[in-house]
Amino acid sequence: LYFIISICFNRRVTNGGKSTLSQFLHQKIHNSCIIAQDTYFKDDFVVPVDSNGFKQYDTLDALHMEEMMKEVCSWKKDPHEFLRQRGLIAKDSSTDDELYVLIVEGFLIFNHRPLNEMFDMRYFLEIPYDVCKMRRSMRVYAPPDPPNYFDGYVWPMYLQNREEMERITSEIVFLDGLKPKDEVLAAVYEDIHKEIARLQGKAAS
Ligand SMILES: Nc1ncnc2c1ncn2[C@@H]1O[C@H](COP(=O)(O)OP(=O)(O)OP(=O)(O)O)[C@@H](O)[C@H]1O
Ligand SMILES: NC(=O)c1ccc[n+]([C@@H]2O[C@H](CO)[C@@H](O)[C@H]2O)c1
Repeated sequence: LYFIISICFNRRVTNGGKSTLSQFLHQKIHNSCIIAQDTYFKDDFVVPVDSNGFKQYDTLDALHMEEMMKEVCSWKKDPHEFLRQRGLIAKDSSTDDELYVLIVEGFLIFNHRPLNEMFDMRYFLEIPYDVCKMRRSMRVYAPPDPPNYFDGYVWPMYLQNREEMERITSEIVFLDGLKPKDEVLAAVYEDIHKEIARLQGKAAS
């Protein structure tokens, strides 16, 4: 018998701590794996430029969402096989009464309806404008952000995408990305651990 919970982390703007949190949970949770939205960006030459000359990277159109959906569906269909193919599970491990956890992380995962509908728990890491701008300025993307990209494109898109997300999604737990890392990680882990125990209790009865 399999019980499946998908957990996703979304922080619209970069550097809120999604990857940090996802890696931590993956290490702590048995039979878990991560699917990260950032690995589905389209090639730069197909991403269009807007009227201000900015590459439109912060929209679902810049991502291969069908491929990402395929991966999530393939995990859902047979999580044991999914983990086995990626070398994340011992060959002879039992498949009975196992609980598999998929961690989906990304900056636009709640805006894609079919994906959003698959999630059992939703977390959204928030950081304010100035902290986000500062953390983003220390990162180098491929291609790197051109001058004024954050104020002229990334932040306005964040506000727009966030508004859309709140229109289509409820049951999101908002997390304060300014809190000390250990505090955020521990709180989310405790929450998920409780849900896992509840599901395993159900399986036993
Ligand atoms: N709670 C926190 N407090 C302070 N710094 C943090 C916190 N969480 C993460 N960081 C730091 O912020 C930076 C970005 O974190 P991380 O890569 O996890 O963000 P992200 O949301 O996955 O960003 P991106 O989507 O751009 O990859 C890292 O240097 C990380 O160590
Ligand atoms: N190909 C990439 O990974 C890429 C290229 C250009 C910009 N980005 C930025 O990544 C963030 C999401 O993590 C978005 O804000 C993109 O602008 C990513």
